[in-house]
Amino acid sequence: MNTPFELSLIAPAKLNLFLHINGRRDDGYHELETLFTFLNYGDELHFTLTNDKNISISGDTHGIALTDNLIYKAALLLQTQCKVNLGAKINLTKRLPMGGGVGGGSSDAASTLLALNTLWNTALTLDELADLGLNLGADVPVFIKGKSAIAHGIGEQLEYVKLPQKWYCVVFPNQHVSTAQIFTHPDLKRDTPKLLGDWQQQVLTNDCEPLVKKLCPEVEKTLQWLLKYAPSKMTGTGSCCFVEFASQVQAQDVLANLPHTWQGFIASSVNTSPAHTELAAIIDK
Ligand SMILES: C[C@@](CO)(OP(=O)(O)O)[C@H](O)COP(=O)(O)OP(=O)(O)OC[C@H]1O[C@@H](n2ccc(N)nc2=O)[C@H](O)[C@@H]1O
Ligand SMILES: Nc1ncnc2c1ncn2[C@@H]1O[C@H](COP(=O)(O)OP(=O)(O)O)[C@@H](O)[C@H]1O
Repeated sequence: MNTPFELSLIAPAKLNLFLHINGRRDDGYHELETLFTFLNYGDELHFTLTNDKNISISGDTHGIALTDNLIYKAALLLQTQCKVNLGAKINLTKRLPMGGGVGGGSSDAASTLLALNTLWNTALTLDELADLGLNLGADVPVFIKGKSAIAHGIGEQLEYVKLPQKWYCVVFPNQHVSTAQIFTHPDLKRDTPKLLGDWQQQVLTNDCEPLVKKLCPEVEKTLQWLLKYAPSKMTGTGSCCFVEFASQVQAQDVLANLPHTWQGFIASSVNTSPAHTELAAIIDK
């Protein structure tokens, strides 16, 4: 492969198909068991190489200051770690709701590390990139590794699983939920025992859901509304809720009836992150 001068990469959404909290560590982080699937829907990032060390972001930055943006933090981390003398112009098309539990910020950070590792020719392995990404967020490693998985630890120890392809209708009830607020709340359930035996034979829930429903009535309403179509669940620490179907038309039908106060999208799940599929196609050229 000739090192490209520019490239585009999706930053896909994730869903937590279940999320158990097993305990709290001394540093405040929580021990989790959670099943991650990737969706073929997400933000779009375009990277152009520059010969100075400047890192800039244009597009849908939604008022996030440059130095707070996880895209910038990821780029700076790789640049510093690998002593890179190049820079990048990065354009963001934001499709994923922020604070929605679909991992947009973490996915943007992961796709930035994956793309710049190629453009800057830093040649870190996925393990090295995942270790680096963990400094930016507990969810970043799963996006770097790019395979559906049950995550253990704080979300960084990954047990890969193959999941059947499904269609999802994901609804954002127009309320942002802060992950930190949920994880510091005294009422959060933190004592679910670790999974024993075959997880596919068990009833699996999201331990954050009861608390978020209490704090955020719109999430409760969304889950209730979705129940008309299929069993509804919340992803991560919310606020997005989803229903699962075997076919696209069923998911499309829910979206078509969505109340105007909420936003939604449909997408199919994939066992390999679409960022990895896109990157492999670029590298193979
Ligand atoms: C809960 C999950 C489930 O996938 O997703 P989201 O709902 O945020 O998308 C993630 O673990 C979120 O990962 P991420 O958003 O990268 O978390 P971080 O930036 O590292 O941490 C945000 C906040 O959550 C807390 N946190 C995060 C992960 C974890 N296992 N235990 C925690 O207590 C941290 O202490 C911090 O206050
Ligand atoms: N590129 C980015 N995209 C989204 N959020 C970002 C980004 N950079 C920083 N953030 C911050 O991270 C917070 C959590 O974002 P996000 O990952 O979308 O939520 P969640 O973890 O609930 O899926 C946002 O509220 C925002 O302040």
